[in-house]
Amino acid sequence: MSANVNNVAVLLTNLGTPDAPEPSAVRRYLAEFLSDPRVVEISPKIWKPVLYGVILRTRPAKSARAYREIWTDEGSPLMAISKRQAEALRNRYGDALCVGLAMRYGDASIGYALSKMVDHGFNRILVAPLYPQYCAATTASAMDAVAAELAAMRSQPAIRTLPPYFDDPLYIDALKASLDRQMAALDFTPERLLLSFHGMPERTRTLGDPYYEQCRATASLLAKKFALPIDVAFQSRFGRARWLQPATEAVLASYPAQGVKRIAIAAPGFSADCLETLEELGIRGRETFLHAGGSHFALIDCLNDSAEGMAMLDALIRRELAGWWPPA
Ligand SMILES: C=CC1=C(C)c2cc3[nH]c(cc4nc(cc5[nH]c(cc1n2)c(C)c5CCC(=O)O)C(CCC(=O)O)=C4C)c(C)c3C=C
Ligand SMILES: [Fe+2]
Ligand SMILES: [Fe+2]
Repeated sequence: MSANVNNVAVLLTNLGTPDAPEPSAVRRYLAEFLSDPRVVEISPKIWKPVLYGVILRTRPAKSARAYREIWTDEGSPLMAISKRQAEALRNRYGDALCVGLAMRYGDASIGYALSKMVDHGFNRILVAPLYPQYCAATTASAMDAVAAELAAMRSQPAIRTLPPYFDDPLYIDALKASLDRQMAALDFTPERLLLSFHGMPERTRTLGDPYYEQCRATASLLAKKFALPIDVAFQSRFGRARWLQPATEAVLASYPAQGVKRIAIAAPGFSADCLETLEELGIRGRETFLHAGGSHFALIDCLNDSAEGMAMLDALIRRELAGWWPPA
């Protein structure tokens, strides 16, 4: 890493993932993730005993088994794909623009990456949380980590942030192109496209988080571009509270009885395939649908480091860097 002529850098961020598919590594990761007050909005006095006394005793072993199902030679898919995304941008920009990658939880922390950039002389930094839809549990949490690092600096860099891009034509068109390409390659014709977004507690929406409306807006904009009927559902429920409805699992289980036997499912809220897409949808979701009487099920890849996905990220970054980069 060495500062370019304008001292401009881009820091891609995503959620983070365990460093091994083992209960001890998953426990470390979950302890950090689930201690974030942006993720679990329950008073620490009540939550900490539940987290340490119940959840961190049982969930790591179960989640580690799920991670093992999807682990690759390059490690966790989320980390491997995120690294490929950063590398693809580096290949585009060469020495002209520095691209870093950081994770909110686990290895490669946001604070460390930011402090290294500043140490190397970068003083204009675009932070790009790769969440198309804003959610306080993800986007705001990433920015909290940025703010915490800045709070410890005497000489701070100028910071820009990538706004949510849920309705951006660049994103909608990239999704459309990726869906068209992948659906054309299937050996069956889906009767329905299910868009599954990560859920969050319903209460968070009532309190003003715009996530639900942004997911719905993405789906409506996409639906206008397809003749195929599109449904929306929310996955990955955690805890006992009511989460956004309808639940992906329930929708999958209900399709065959409605005569919908051939489906494609996509997860446009995830920039990179991960446990929630590959295991929850691709393995468990598939089983749910087929056991209910479905005949054909296809999981569509996330944008990942596809040509469509990288062209979109490049265009978003260039737009947000206007006036900073490229140098006049
Ligand atoms: C894409 C947006 C995401 C939102 C919104 C989100 C909210 C949210 N998540 C949890 C709890 C868990 N999520 C877990 C995994 C996970 N979540 C996202 C993204 C969003 N989460 C991703 C990309 C991943 C996958 C990470 C990977 O390693 O591949 C997990 C951990 C896995 C498990 O044990 O099931 C938990 C727990 C809450 C509570 C929440 C909203 C408040
Ligand atoms: Fe999550
Ligand atoms: Fe999950």
